[in-house]
Amino acid sequence: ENVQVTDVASIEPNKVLIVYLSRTNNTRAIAEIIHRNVGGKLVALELEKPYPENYRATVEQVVKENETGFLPPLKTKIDTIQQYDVVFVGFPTWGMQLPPPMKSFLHQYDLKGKTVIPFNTNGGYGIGSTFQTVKELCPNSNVVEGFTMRGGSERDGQLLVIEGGKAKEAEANVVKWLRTINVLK
Ligand SMILES: Cc1cc2nc3c(=O)[nH]c(=O)nc-3n(C[C@H](O)[C@H](O)[C@H](O)COP(=O)(O)O)c2cc1C
Repeated sequence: ENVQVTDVASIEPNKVLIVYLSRTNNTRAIAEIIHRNVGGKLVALELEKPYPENYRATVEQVVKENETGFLPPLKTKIDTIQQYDVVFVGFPTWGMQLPPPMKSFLHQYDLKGKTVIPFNTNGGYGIGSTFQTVKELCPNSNVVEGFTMRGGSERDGQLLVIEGGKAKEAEANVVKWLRTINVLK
């Protein structure tokens, strides 16, 4: 199984898209590190109808959406997905699954023939089924080995934690990973 980008020399920044979902900015911090090191277009996924501010209410809504397979409509539009060869997709773990908005994105856009590179932050319980679901929703893409690290834990009042020294440490780990998967030399 191919878990690398095929040809590091062929990655042009204008062919790279970095799409991420982030509620408390941890996944955004990783997206920005990737963007600084690789370039490309950085896009935050936004919903037509944002989730509640309340954490508990959001958890409950997500449980229901996962049960029914509801795909929340996206406000974010990517007008020319065809121009990208490499698509980074970033998301937190929600209910040990891929968050519904990222399911919406992967259903809505055909990433056939592209390299898809997942990255994740979580509250300490890991990636759950998120990376597997990315693979399932991108059956005709080269889905590369993803990056994950612990982010915040909104449940426990920990919002953005990937800042300061922790952001420096994260950057070192992200760069190491980007070399492993052949995105950086
Ligand atoms: C609705 C919801 C569900 C969550 N479910 C999980 C979970 O199942 N496992 C886990 O480790 N963290 C869970 N978390 C914590 C987030 O994954 C973690 O805080 C992450 O770093 C948030 O990323 P963000 O700052 O980019 O939003 C959940 C957070 C929210 C808001």
